[in-house]
Amino acid sequence: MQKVFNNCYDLDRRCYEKFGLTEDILMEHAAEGMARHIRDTCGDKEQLLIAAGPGNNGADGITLARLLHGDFDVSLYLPYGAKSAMAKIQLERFLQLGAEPVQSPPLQADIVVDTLFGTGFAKPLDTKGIDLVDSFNGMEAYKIACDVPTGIDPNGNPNPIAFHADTTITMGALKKALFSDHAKPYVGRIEVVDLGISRTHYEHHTDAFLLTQEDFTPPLRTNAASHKGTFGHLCVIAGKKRGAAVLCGSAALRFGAGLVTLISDRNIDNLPFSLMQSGDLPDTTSAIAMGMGMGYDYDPILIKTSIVEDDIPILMDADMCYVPWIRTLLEKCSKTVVTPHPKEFSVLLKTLEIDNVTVSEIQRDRFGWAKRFSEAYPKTVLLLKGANTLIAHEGIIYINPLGTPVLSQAGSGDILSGLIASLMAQGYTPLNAAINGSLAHALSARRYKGANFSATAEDLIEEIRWLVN
Ligand SMILES: NC(=O)C1=CN([C@@H]2O[C@H](COP(=O)(O)OP(=O)(O)OC[C@H]3O[C@@H](n4cnc5c(N)ncnc54)[C@H](OP(=O)(O)O)[C@@H]3O)[C@@H](O)[C@H]2O)[C@@H](O)CC1
Ligand SMILES: Nc1ncnc2c1ncn2[C@@H]1O[C@H](COP(=O)(O)OP(=O)(O)O)[C@@H](O)[C@H]1O
Repeated sequence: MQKVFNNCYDLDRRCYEKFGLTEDILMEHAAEGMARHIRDTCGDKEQLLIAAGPGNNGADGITLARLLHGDFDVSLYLPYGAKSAMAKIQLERFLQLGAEPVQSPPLQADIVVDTLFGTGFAKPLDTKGIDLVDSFNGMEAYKIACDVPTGIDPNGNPNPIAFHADTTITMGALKKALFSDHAKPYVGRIEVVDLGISRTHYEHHTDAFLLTQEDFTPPLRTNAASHKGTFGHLCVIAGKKRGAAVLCGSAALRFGAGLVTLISDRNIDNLPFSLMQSGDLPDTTSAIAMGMGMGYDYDPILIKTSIVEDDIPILMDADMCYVPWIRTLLEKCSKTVVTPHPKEFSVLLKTLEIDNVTVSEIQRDRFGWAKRFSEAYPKTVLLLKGANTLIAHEGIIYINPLGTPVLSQAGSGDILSGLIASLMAQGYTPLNAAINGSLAHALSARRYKGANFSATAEDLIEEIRWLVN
């Protein structure tokens, strides 16, 4: 898990005050980090275009130009001049090499480094900025963004145009803006550069964490004297669209639940042999999944009562966001996970009378809305689906950036529900179940070997069998 921050201004200030470092030292390390990356990944003497803005993001770029001048064919372009104090100092140093910024950017380069605007990007790009970013995006070059790609605002929302980086080298620590859904197509690979002290010292407390593959702890069986009951009994409520419950149950079995039963008031034909069915909740139920394909008018009154009385761990997805009685379950049960996609989340916020917001308002501030929900319902774990999935609990947000477009197909959400509910049935805490279920979901998509448009829900369930860490 890595820490993620709104921005690094406070952390920089702490460096000056607590560790006696200067802005100059931090900037030298920022540029040295980019130079190291370029020396390690690109050949000598390649044509390097550095577009530097007027502030300290631009100052990083001017510093980089000084570091690489002589080893690379460097064109430093300053479309807005150098305005911040550090940008002026760095430009003076660059000029001392006998070098000059170029008056216009070359039409082609091997490497383009975007140091136009970083965390200080505060107003819409002007025509000059739009044309420049557009021309950089059109170049066949290796593209590096310094700190944050130009055009991505502090909430991670792109201007009508933003720099498309292959790699974003970000300074000091990770920023939330890099992990919005809207920013995902622009940031490319993300690397963090230390600024004169290790991240352990640079980083302070935060409310957001990035999940990595190393955080994955699958339910490996270590008890040789186990039996099926050792690994829990998941019940999936099957409503109108029974296929959704079948996918959920199949994924849950594949991820280690000892028993999985579909609960339905009617007989379900052609169930896979490994899934059981029942009209009532068995006494051995250790977790429940409901909402996927359920329908909005389903009211399992008896089941609801048992869930509340026995405080059974429960995962709620999809149609559960539309039913008013979700509120009772969220308020009365102590182990709940809710897994909406943005449209369902907008409905859920309304159903729970938290707020009335559109999907696009949610997508523009996913961190803010996830945090608001988790503060209103501190017992519940929220998993907000998306290109970068957010998991929120007690105001802390965990980001899973590992999902891919392989997952963009019907049934993928049902599988996610099955994975999380399976772990809840096996005794994981709701938070650990959400984190590990979400990682398993993304990792199975990454393992899939076919073309990225071709995976079916069944293919993804097959991949789960290989998920050992
Ligand atoms: N502090 C340190 O020690 C370290 C700092 N570091 C680096 O500093 C970066 C932050 O620097 P920063 O705060 O100067 O902000 P930055 O991103 O350069 O933008 C501000 C400038 O852009 C301008 N401007 C903004 N939007 C605009 C637009 N649309 N169109 C036109 N102009 C626009 C704005 O103009 P103004 O609004 O003032 O008129 C101002 O001139 C950070 O991302 C990292 O790279 C690292 O080296 C680590 C150490
Ligand atoms: N481009 C993508 N990148 C990462 N994850 C994705 C992408 N597209 C879809 N997903 C994931 O796939 C799942 C889709 O869930 P959902 O929309 O509920 O599907 P369904 O209801 O059809 O099963 C979510 O977990 C979402 O995060």
